[in-house]
Amino acid sequence: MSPRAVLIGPMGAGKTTVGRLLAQRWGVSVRDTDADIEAAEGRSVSDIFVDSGEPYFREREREAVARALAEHDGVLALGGGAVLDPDTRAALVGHPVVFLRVGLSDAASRVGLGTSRPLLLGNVRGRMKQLLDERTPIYEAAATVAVDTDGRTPAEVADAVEAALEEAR
Ligand SMILES: Nc1ncnc2c1ncn2[C@@H]1O[C@H](COP(=O)(O)OP(=O)(O)OP(=O)(O)O)[C@@H](O)[C@H]1O
Ligand SMILES: O=C(O)C1=C[C@@H](O)[C@@H](O)[C@H](O)C1
Ligand SMILES: [Mg+2]
Repeated sequence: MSPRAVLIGPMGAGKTTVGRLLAQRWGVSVRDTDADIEAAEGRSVSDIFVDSGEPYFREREREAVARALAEHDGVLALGGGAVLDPDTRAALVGHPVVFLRVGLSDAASRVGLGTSRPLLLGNVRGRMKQLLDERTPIYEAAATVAVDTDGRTPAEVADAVEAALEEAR
């Protein structure tokens, strides 16, 4: 069993939003590893980071991704940092992995100033820029196809994902 598409990319790329849209179009279900971890732990990602630390979250995330890849045949949205884990990157090989690209300006305005993203606390633009610089090469390397999202609506991004996957087949 393999997901129809695995969405990766930074916070604010639209993985959850575009994942829902694609799943609707394809008549499949969507699964989100952040939501899986929150359900299993009975607390928010933010609370897990604060109370148990990021390394604990990353371990739960590695397990959640492995389980979802094995069990889910719909659309799978990963947490923004999931591909930092080498085991996760190895597990993604052979799956249709879509990198949703986003620039600093659109990413920062999409995530806003909310406190639900622990890695951005205190300085959204500064932290986001650092994460984009560090992680963009990792997303590119892990992806089968990459789709630009800047200035596009979620529906336009979903169109572009469908076209890119079709072309890669
Ligand atoms: N293409 C887009 N254009 C404008 N707004 C968007 C777009 N995609 C997503 N958004 C909005 O940006 C916010 C973040 O989107 P979303 O939660 O889907 O991102 P994500 O990639 O899942 O982030 P995270 O890694 O934090 O879970 C949401 O409010 C969503 O409505
Ligand atoms: O980019 C990241 O490292 C994260 C993204 C979110 O999806 C959550 O998984 C968490 O806030 C960490
Ligand atoms: Mg999300």
